[in-house]
Amino acid sequence: MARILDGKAIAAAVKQDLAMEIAQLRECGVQPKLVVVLVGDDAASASYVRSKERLARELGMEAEVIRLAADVSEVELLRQIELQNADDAVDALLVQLPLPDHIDTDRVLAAVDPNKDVDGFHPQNIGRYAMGSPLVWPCTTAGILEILVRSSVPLAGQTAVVVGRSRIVGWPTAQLLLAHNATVVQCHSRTKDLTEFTRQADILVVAAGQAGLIGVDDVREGAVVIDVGINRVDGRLVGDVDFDSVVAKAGAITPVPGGVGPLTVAMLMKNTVRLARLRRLTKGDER
Ligand SMILES: Nc1nc2c(c(=O)[nH]1)N[C@@H](CN(C=O)c1ccc(C(=O)N[C@@H](CCC(=O)O)C(=O)O)cc1)CN2
Repeated sequence: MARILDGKAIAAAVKQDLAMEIAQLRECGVQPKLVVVLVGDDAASASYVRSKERLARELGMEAEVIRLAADVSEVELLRQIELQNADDAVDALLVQLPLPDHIDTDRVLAAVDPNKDVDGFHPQNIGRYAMGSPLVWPCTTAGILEILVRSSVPLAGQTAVVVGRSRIVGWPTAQLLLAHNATVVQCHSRTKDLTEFTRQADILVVAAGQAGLIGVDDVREGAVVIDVGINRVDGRLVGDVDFDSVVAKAGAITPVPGGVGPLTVAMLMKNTVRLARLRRLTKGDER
């Protein structure tokens, strides 16, 4: 039976460390500030943004949410981003995804000041993944690393298979695992015979957005399985991995809910603190 990697407990430990770090920063006169831009009224996005605002405040940071109507023009959205870029009090800025179809997501993400890009989605940051040293790794990717490291899962020399190549999770996670010396295979919706690859994985990260994509026959005995999927099936939240069967064969597995998800918000706070430190204390010397 697999060890259950408890994301809630790991996120709680991250938050505890951060609360101390933020208290120390405040003693030096630095109170990190996070700004989140939310466009439209998607219920899930609104709920994630509320968690971000609540946790930032709980940890002693400043947080502001800019709420824009679903039909806001791209020009107005870009103007709002420019205002935050220019505001010296703002350390960290993100635009909640997905955006409505009439807005060019790439243009919007490229408009965020790369030094305030707390999601790590700006092209300049993405370019830095290739060197293994972005200012910050995207929050979910950083959360996956936190789970692996805090659970003492070795990475160097391990075969890691990532299913999915999204900007938010799949692609940066493959880059991060490579930067930690894993042997990385990236699979996606056009991969032929997915099982042939997933069965080789010592570490299997699944971020495809397809409930039940990975079953017991797709997993090697003893593998570490990280399920990033969040799918609603018959009113229930499930991942991309068939947890009930895979738990009996894997060595370790993250549940959904309660696995990677809670780390996404915790790591956003960690990224915010890092950007605040870089901007205010090192004057960017570390960049
Ligand atoms: N700008 C961004 N947009 C989006 C990101 C992101 O990192 N930056 N990630 C996701 C949404 N997301 C945070 O924004 C997020 C997703 C899931 C969770 C989470 O805690 N999930 C829980 C279940 C919660 C539920 O009941 O729905 C879990 O898995 O246990 C937090 C944040 C897309 N957009």
